[in-house]
Amino acid sequence: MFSKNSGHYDLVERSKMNTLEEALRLIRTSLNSPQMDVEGAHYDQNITHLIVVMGASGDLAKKKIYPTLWMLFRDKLIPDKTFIYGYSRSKLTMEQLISNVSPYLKCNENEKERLAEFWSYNFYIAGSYDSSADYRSLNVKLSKHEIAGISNRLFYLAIPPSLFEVTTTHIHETCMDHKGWTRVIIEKPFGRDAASSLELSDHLAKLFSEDQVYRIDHYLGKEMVQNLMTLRFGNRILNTGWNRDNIAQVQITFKEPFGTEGRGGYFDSFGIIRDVMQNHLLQILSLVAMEKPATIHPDDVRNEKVKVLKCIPKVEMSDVVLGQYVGNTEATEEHKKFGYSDDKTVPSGSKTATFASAVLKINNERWDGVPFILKCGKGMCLSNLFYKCHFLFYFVLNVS
Ligand SMILES: NC(=O)C1=CN([C@@H]2O[C@H](COP(=O)(O)OP(=O)(O)OC[C@H]3O[C@@H](n4cnc5c(N)ncnc54)[C@H](OP(=O)(O)O)[C@@H]3O)[C@@H](O)[C@H]2O)C=CC1
Ligand SMILES: O=C1O[C@H](COP(=O)(O)O)[C@@H](O)[C@H](O)[C@H]1O
Repeated sequence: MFSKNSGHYDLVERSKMNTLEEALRLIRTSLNSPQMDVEGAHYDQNITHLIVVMGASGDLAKKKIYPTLWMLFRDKLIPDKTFIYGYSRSKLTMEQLISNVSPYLKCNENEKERLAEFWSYNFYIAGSYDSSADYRSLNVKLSKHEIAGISNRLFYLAIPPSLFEVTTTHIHETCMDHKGWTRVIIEKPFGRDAASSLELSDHLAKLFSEDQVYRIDHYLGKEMVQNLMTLRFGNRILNTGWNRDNIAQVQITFKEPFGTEGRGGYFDSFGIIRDVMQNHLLQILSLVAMEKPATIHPDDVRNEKVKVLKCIPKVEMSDVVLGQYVGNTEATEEHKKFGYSDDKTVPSGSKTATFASAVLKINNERWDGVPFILKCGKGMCLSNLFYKCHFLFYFVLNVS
């Protein structure tokens, strides 16, 4: 998650992280540092913190959010009095939620007790995204954890983007009468196109201040992506040759060996370009191609990314290949036998692309004439995200 205040430990500090313990120590210190001492960023042990996972029955919740919350809890990186509420329409019991999430939780034998403790801070409520009454019930439950009506509340929108507006409207109307801060985490894609993205931003701006809204791209949290700036700007050999004179082409590739697996409700109306290429792959492209930012403050990094993105001309259809995965009847693994259209959550006859490849150009002095080839696909044979530069020598960095 990136806010204005998150550039607090610099590249030198990060390079000292030899052990996990050392890394955790630095994170704990930074959470209590004076730079974090602004509303909402401070790690306050005395206040009740309430995290609401909207879309708790879904793929993102089970694969990423609950496993991350567990690790934060395990490593004591969230305040002690933090309660987590899952919210979605499915009528799940806590046992069912735990069983959905468990395959994705990493837990050693000696952490079992701590895991049971983690679950004791978790609750689940079934409710609609558009029912005031359901949000009122949620608010009543949340309020019960507060002392003197004080809590900090974080709403994580792990739901299809088509529900962002209705959900935030209800959160704003019903769940913000407490004392303490409220934050909303919004997942990509932020709209379907420039117009709907602007509409969403305008909608959010009417309900929340910019400091309350966190737009997330989880690829920015991947270690190899985080290390890209150090790799480029801290390495004189790479840094001096990182340009059109030495690099023939750049490939950024995302391949997933599995398909949508019940996520058609979200995926089918967005497709692979909006799901992965427009956000994750473009973020990587910007980090690979941007000029060195003045500092590592998020605003400076963002400004450099924007500059490079502005140099990319409109992509022509003749530079794009689209496809949809089909089942392999001869596959030995059961899930590989099914194509995209066999997923019951996918509308029949769907033409949504699950594979896309596009060639982008960057019209600036550094990259003029170097093709940036972005490829992404679900239901592919290999699982990997990597970027390759055809350099003086050939090199591939694996991001996943
Ligand atoms: N899956 C992932 O790995 C990642 C996903 N994301 C983002 O997270 C968001 C959610 O993705 P993901 O969890 O994969 O999606 P899912 O398809 O799993 O949807 C999440 C939940 O939303 C509800 N839902 C789904 N479709 C509809 C619908 N048409 N109308 C109303 N409710 C619906 C369902 O819950 P219920 O029916 O119980 O209410 C579902 O469990 C997206 O914006 C995606 O871009 C971001 C990074 C990674
Ligand atoms: O944002 C998304 O990312 C996941 C892949 O994430 P990873 O960290 O497991 O590589 C992808 O499956 C999903 O479709 C997309 O919404």
